[in-house]
Amino acid sequence: MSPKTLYDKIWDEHVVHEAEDGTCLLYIDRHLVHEVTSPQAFEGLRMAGRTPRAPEKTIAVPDHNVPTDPTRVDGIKDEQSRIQVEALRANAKEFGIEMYDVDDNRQGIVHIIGPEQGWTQPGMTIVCGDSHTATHGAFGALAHGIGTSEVEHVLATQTLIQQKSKNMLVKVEGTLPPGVTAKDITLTIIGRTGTAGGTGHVIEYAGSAIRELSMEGRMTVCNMAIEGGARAGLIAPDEKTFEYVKGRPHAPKGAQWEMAVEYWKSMRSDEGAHYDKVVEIDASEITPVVTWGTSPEDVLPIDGSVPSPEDFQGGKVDAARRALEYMGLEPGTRLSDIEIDTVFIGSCTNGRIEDLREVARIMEGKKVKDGLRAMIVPGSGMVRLQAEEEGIAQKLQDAGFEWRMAGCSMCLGMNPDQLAPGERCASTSNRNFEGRQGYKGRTHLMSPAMAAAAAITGRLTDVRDLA
Ligand SMILES: CC(C)[C@H](C(=O)O)[C@@H](O)C(=O)O
Ligand code: SF4
Repeated sequence: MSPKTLYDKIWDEHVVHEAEDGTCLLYIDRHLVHEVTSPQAFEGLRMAGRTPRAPEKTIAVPDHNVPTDPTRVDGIKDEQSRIQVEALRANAKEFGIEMYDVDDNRQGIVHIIGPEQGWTQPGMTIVCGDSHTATHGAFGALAHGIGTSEVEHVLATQTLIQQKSKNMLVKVEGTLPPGVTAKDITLTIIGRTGTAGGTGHVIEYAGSAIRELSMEGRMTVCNMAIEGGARAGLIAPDEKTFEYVKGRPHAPKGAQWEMAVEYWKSMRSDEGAHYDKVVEIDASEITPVVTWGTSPEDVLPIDGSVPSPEDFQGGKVDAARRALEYMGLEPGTRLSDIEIDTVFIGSCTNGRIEDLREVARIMEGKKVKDGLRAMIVPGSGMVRLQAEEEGIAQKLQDAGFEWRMAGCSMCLGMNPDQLAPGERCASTSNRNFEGRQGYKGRTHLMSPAMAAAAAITGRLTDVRDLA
């Protein structure tokens, strides 16, 4: 038998039927639904007189539109949000799907709650009507976003019609320098490969720097596989993965646990497996980075300067010109001289407990600069609780941060947390598109440590320069 990649193995384990042209019907182990991409899917199901094939394999959670204002538990005041959350609630009830509602501590960003509840496990196929489903790939699962009609298909049949992608390997070997985090790895990869570098591929992240990352760091890396153009990103499971899953509410128990771990151990690429594309990165050369433009590939080390359109070639020249205009930046300006108005710490990229601990560590004995708006939005109610128990929440509030309820929040302008036109934000999220965080808002992507450093100085700042 020829050697297989991890992706090949998960794929082969899930093929229910293969058509002559290679199109496959794939079994889906886990399905997550949120309020934005599920209403039409449920409506389609209803119209067709169908019911979910396996409702126990789906979890529903509102995250995108929910306000993060602590008073929301008394009833959502924002009309639009209320309608969408109520629709999800009604659909979950009608079709027998478990839902983590806004007054439930398990509520949070869909890609944060899956791993947190042990719902996400190695070797599984996991889908959600949301592009950042790739996050779950950190557990060695094949996880990707699907469209609304596919959400309906999965609800009705627990399968998905799929064409297989190609295999891509991104290998990050070596030791990360101090102050460099998982976010810097993933942004650096996209800076190198571009937003189309992974098109048509599933990326497997490997190498000693990836293995060294915590599970949360691995989730940050896989989360942005999608910004690198890939269908999904994944990392082979190891002891760290098993340890993370163990004991969580949906994790296998007793004898089932032993059997599961045995199986999970086989979920790794074979020696000599073929990759259609290979990218190698030396971890020791990665530095803290920020984005300067309106595409996640517009990445530069923080000690650099705003580029000039002439530094680029082809279509990117005009794109860069437009990005600089939108971002209100002059070529040659030092990145560390760029002043910001807002700091957003949260999202499915960096809204987990380790991210908050890191921010708290950097803020030790420091304050958010006067006049800045700085908010921390835990990725889930569980993260929020944990941070409160550890005393981090209080410390962060004392340092000047707003402490919010869980949700997507300012990662995208679909809820009341938005930038005002022209405002500039140091953000730990994953997309810096025009208007992403609010109409005419300007986004600089970076790690939680770098966002904390920016909160202290009021400008983009190299976290390594802080005393
Ligand atoms: C709203 C949703 C469909 C969207 C996605 O698929 O990614 C959102 O989560 C995002 O991050 O832009
Ligand atoms: S936190 Fe942002 S990227 Fe993640 S699912 Fe929500 S909107 Fe999408």
